[in-house]
Amino acid sequence: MTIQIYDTTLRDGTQGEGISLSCQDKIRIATELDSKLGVAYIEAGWPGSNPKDERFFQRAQQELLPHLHHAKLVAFGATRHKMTRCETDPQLAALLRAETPTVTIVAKIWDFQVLQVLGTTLEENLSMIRDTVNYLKAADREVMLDAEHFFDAFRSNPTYAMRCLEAAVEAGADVLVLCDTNGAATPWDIEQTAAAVRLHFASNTVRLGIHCHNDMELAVANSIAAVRAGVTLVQGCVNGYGERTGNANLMSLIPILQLQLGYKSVPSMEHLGNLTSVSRFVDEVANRPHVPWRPFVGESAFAHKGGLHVAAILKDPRSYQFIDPSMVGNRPRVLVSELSGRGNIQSKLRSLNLEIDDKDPVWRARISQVLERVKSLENKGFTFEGAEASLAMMWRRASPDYSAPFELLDFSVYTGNKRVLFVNHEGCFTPEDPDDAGEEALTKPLGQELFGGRRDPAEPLTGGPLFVTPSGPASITALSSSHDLARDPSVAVWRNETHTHAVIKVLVRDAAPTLECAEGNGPVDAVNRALRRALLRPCPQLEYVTLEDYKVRILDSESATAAITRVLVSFHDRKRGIRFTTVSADTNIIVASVNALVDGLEYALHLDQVNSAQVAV
Ligand SMILES: CC(=O)SCCNC(=O)CCNC(=O)[C@H](O)C(C)(C)COP(=O)(O)OP(=O)(O)OC[C@H]1O[C@@H](n2cnc3c(N)ncnc32)[C@H](O)[C@@H]1OP(=O)(O)O
Ligand SMILES: CC(C)C(=O)C(=O)O
Repeated sequence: MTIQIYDTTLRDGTQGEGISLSCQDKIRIATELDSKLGVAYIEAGWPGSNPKDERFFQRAQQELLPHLHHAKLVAFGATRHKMTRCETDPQLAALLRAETPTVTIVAKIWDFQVLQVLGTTLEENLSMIRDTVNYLKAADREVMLDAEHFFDAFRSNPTYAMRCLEAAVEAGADVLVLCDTNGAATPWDIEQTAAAVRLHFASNTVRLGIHCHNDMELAVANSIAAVRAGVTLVQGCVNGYGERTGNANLMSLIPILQLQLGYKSVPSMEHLGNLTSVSRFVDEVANRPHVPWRPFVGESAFAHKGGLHVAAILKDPRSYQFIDPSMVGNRPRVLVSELSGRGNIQSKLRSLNLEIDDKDPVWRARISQVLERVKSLENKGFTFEGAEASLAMMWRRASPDYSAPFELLDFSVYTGNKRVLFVNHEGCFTPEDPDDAGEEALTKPLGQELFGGRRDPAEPLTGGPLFVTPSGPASITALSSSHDLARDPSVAVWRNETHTHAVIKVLVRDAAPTLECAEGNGPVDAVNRALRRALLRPCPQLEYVTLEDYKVRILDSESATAAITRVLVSFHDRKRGIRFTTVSADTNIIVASVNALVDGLEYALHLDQVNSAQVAV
């Protein structure tokens, strides 16, 4: 049996906080929903609401409608305004101008809302429903009635709630959508009430739909309960976007219906296999962060961490996976941490394309050794979950035949602060006291920075550290005698400048240890530059390896400055097109950073020895 999927990401989804889609975004998402997922309906906006939605439906005539293979495009609106006629209602005019095959109108059903919010009589509301459905049917549209607050309405006044639905059916509505607008119903309420409605209209061809909100985190369960009661159309949004806490998440509903309950929710298994990519595509277009723990489509949905779990899935994935992740386009992952067993290490190293022979006692001992080290380092603040490159290096270094491509024997970092006087026209600076400017400058040769740097004397001086200039002592004397340089910002300002340099001693392969130094905009940058100076000639491939992210976390905040700092460094190997992360932890943030940096560079060099095309990091 088919359950029609009605996607309202582009309408109710955009009522979610922080979600705003351009006209082009909507066209891209609608195209994806149709071609990749094959949903039955795409509700794309409220043309009477704003110029963007009106323009979208105009553009859709050429850019979308002719290319839709599975979905019908839907324009959304409301019943006519109270005490008016449909023919003069600008909202309804806009709905028809949208020229979609299907229109959906929201109607008030809850007696209290009709009286308090709409501010009209119960009879006038029935006329509004009847007139509007009639009007849209006369214009040859498929008409769906969104029965707002239906479950609260049915609890409050079941007779009136049913009369609203009857008015719509009498006027020719094709689908009645029962809405749990406030998200206050439980699956039991929903199933019972939907079953009562189904029974009431048993002799009619009208179809029933469901629209649930997630205020009690029950939107998916409630939608399924409605399906159990005979509803054949389910509304929802990609990734559960929507007003307040969102709508029923189609990324869960579609596979539950298809894989667990035996309904047909998408046209083919190939469409189901696009679920994960559609979810991520929509997050990307909507500029929302990916939520890893989303069922079915999240990065963590099939991530296995506990040692017992991993040992079991290595024997048979069904032991801790309720479906095959590839059915929804996702993949299983194994995480390494202090909760690991030998299976985690083995499986992760294999995914990193490292050779493992788990039958050989020597290799088995090495796996145990790495496992113990992981546990001991996690106890000291490391986390290996996201830092596969550090794990790989631990494994490589544990091998008796491993020889490191380089070794950082020693490093020192100096960070200082100097006071510099900046002028905004040709002039000169003094290190400490403006009154000394003339004397200091006079003792320096032309072109030399007063604090030791060099500069072309012909270059105009427009700010920056002071240099002895061709106009030389005369102007210096003039400036220093006529201005209080330190206090007159129109001429000069004092600034504190931080400067950092690193000196390293490094052993590269069989060569003798060398000293290298570099300046950087911070200690880690300076060590990184010095290391690259030493390594680039013997290992030119490092030119393509760049630092991409640097995350620092203080682990024991109560110890203040003596706390352990965990550092995660992410690298991008542009030549291989892969990214990888390393980890370290220490009470000294620079030591932790340098260790993570060394792991990363060494890992990049190690990739030469394995088939990096298969390295999944
Ligand atoms: C449950 C849902 O999610 S329904 C969809 C909600 N989505 C949105 O509201 C987004 C788009 N909305 C909008 O752009 C605007 O609210 C508009 C254009 C629809 C209306 O804007 P305005 O004319 O300024 O009215 P405003 O939003 O302040 O008030 C709503 C009006 O609609 C009336 N109304 C509310 N529901 C209905 C209905 N189902 N049928 C007819 N009229 C209705 C209200 O009574 C009120 O009219 P009143 O002020 O004469 O009493
Ligand atoms: C208009 C309807 C479908 C709605 O968004 C709701 O009731 O929450």
